[in-house]
Amino acid sequence: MSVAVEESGPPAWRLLLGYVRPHRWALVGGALLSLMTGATGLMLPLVARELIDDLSGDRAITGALLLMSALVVANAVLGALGSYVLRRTAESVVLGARRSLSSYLLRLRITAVDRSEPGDLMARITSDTTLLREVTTDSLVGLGTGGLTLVATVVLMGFVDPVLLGVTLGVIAAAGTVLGVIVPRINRASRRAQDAVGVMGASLERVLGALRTVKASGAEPREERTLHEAAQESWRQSVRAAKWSAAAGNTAGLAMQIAFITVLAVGGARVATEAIDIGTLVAFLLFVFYLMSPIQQVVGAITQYQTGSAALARIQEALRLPAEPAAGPVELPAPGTAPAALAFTDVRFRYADDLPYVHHGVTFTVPAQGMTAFVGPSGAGKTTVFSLIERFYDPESGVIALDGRDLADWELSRLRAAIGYVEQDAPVLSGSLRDNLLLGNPEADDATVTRVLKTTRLDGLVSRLPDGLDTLVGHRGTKLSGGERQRVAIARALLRRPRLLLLDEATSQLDAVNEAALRDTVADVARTTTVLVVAHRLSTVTMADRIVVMDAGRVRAVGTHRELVTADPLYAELAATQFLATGE
Ligand SMILES: Nc1ncnc2c1ncn2[C@@H]1O[C@H](COP(=O)(O)OP(=O)(O)OP(=O)(O)O)[C@@H](O)[C@H]1O
Repeated sequence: MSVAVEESGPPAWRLLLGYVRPHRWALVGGALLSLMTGATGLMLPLVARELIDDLSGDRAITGALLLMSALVVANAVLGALGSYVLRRTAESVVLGARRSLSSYLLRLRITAVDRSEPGDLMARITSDTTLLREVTTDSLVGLGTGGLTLVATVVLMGFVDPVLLGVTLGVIAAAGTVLGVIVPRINRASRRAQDAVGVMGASLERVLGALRTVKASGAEPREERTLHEAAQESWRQSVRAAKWSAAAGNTAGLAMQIAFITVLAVGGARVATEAIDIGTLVAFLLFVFYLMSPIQQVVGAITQYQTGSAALARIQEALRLPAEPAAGPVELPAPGTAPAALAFTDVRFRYADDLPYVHHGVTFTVPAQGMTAFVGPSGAGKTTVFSLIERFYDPESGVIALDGRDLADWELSRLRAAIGYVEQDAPVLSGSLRDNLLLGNPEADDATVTRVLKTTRLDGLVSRLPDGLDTLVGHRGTKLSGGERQRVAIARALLRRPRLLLLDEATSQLDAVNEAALRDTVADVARTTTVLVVAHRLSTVTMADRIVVMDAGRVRAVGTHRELVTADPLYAELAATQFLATGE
C-alpha cells in the first residue's frame, strides 16, 4: 500500500452521500422516472388479466389492447428518459469527486507526498472516481427504485394470491442466504483490483519519469515485469470479483426460475382445485416475471456497491492525507516592496519521527537586502533550510521568523507570495515556455517578461525558437538543456518580484559565460531583495555579504569569505578543495 494513512474514518457510504447531495433532486427525478417505468410495467399483468377475462366473457378487447399498447410505449419512453437523467447525474457525481479530490491533492502537505506514490494518487483521481458512476446509478438508484418496485410488486402479488406469494418469498429467502456469503467476497476482490491499478499507476509514473535512465541502465525487462505483474494482479482480482458478481446475478436469476416453476406447479394445483381461476394464475406468473427485474436491480445494486465502496475507501484514504488549508487568492508584493528579513532560532527538525535529526538547533539571522550564501558538505541540511522557509515542513522546535513574525503566524499563501524559490533541479513543467515563466505570476506584463528574459539571458534562446515563448518545452522541459531549464526557473522566480529569493545551487549547470552574467543579475537583485543561495561555487560565495557554514545540521560559522578563510578550518578546506575543484 503506497498511501500511509490512519485506517479509521466515517463509512464509505457517507462520503458517497456527500458527493451525491448536490445532485439529489436530479437523482430523485431520475428515480421517479424509473419508478414510473416500473409502474407502467406492473400495470401490464393487470390489464392482461382484464384482457383474458374479456376474451373468456366474449367482451370487446379493443380497450384493453389500446391500454396495453399505450403502457408499452410509455414504458419505453419513460425508461429512456430515466436512464439518461440518471447517467447524467452519475457523471456529475464523478465530476464532483474528481474536482474535490484534485483540489485536495494540490493542497497535500509535502510530508504526505513524500510518503505517497504520485502514480497511485493519480489512479485514485482517475480510475477510482470512475467507479462512482455505477455506484450512483446502479447502487443508489437501483436500490431505491428496485426496492420500491419490489415492495409494490409483492403487495400486488399478495392481493392476487397470498399462498402463491408465500411460495415465491420462500424461494427468494433461500437465495438471499446464499447472496450473504457471496457479497463480501466481491468487495474484497474489488479492493485488491483497484489497489493493483494504483500499484500499476505508481510503477508507470516511476518508469516514465526516468525513461532515459531506465533505457540507459537496460532495465526495461525488469520494469516491464513489474508493470505486467501489477496488471496481472488487477486482472486476477477483477476476474475474481466478476466470478462472484456472476454467481450473485445467477443466484438471483436461478431463484426466479425456481419460483416460476414452483408457482406454476402450486398454482396449477390450485387452479385444478378451483381455489383460483386461470386468469389469476396467469397474472401471478406475469408478476413473478416482473419481479425478476427489481430483484436483479437490488442484487446488482448490492454487488455494485461492493466494487464502488472499495473505490470509495481508496478515495477516502487520499482525503485523509494531511493537507494545507485552502489557499486564498495569491497577492504578490507590489513593485518596490521592502525586502524581507529572516531569522532561524534554535531550529530542530527531522523529516519523520523515525528518521535522524537534520537540523540540531540551527540559528542564524539574515537582515533585509543583500546576499547570504549557505555552504557546507553534502547532506549538511542546506536545502532543508529552504524547505522550512517555504513551510513545506514545520520545525519540531525553535522559531523561524520572517520580518520578525513566526512563519506559523503567516497566512501560507501570503508567505509564499513573498518568496521566489529556484529548486535544486530547476523543474520545468510541460507546456509552453510562456506557461512556465508566468507560472508564479500570470499577470506579468510583456515589458517585464522581456526585461527578465534579458536578465536571465534567455532572450537569445527565445528569438531562436520558431514559436518563441509559445514553444512547447516537453514533459519536464526535456526539450531544453539543463542550463536553459535553470535559467527558466530563475526567470520564473524573478517574475514574482520576491521579497526573499531562494536559489538552490541555481548556477550549477550554467556555463562560465552565463554564470558570470547570472552572478551580476543576482548581485543586482540582491540590492533590492534578500537573496539566499545554497552555493557550490566559490564565485557565488566570494561576492556574498555573508556566508553561513553548515555542517551536520548545525551552523558552525558565519562571516564573509575573507573572514572565514582564516577563521573556520572547514570553510578553508571547502574553499580549497570543493569550490576550486569545480573549475573556477
Ligand atoms: N524529503 C526527505 N525525507 C527524508 N529525508 C530527507 C528528505 N530530504 C532530505 N533528507 C535528508 O536530510 C539530510 C539533509 O538534506 P539536505 O538536502 O538539506 O542537504 P544539503 O546540505 O542541501 O545537501 P546537498 O549539498 O547534497 O544538496 C540528508 O541526509 C537527506 O538524506
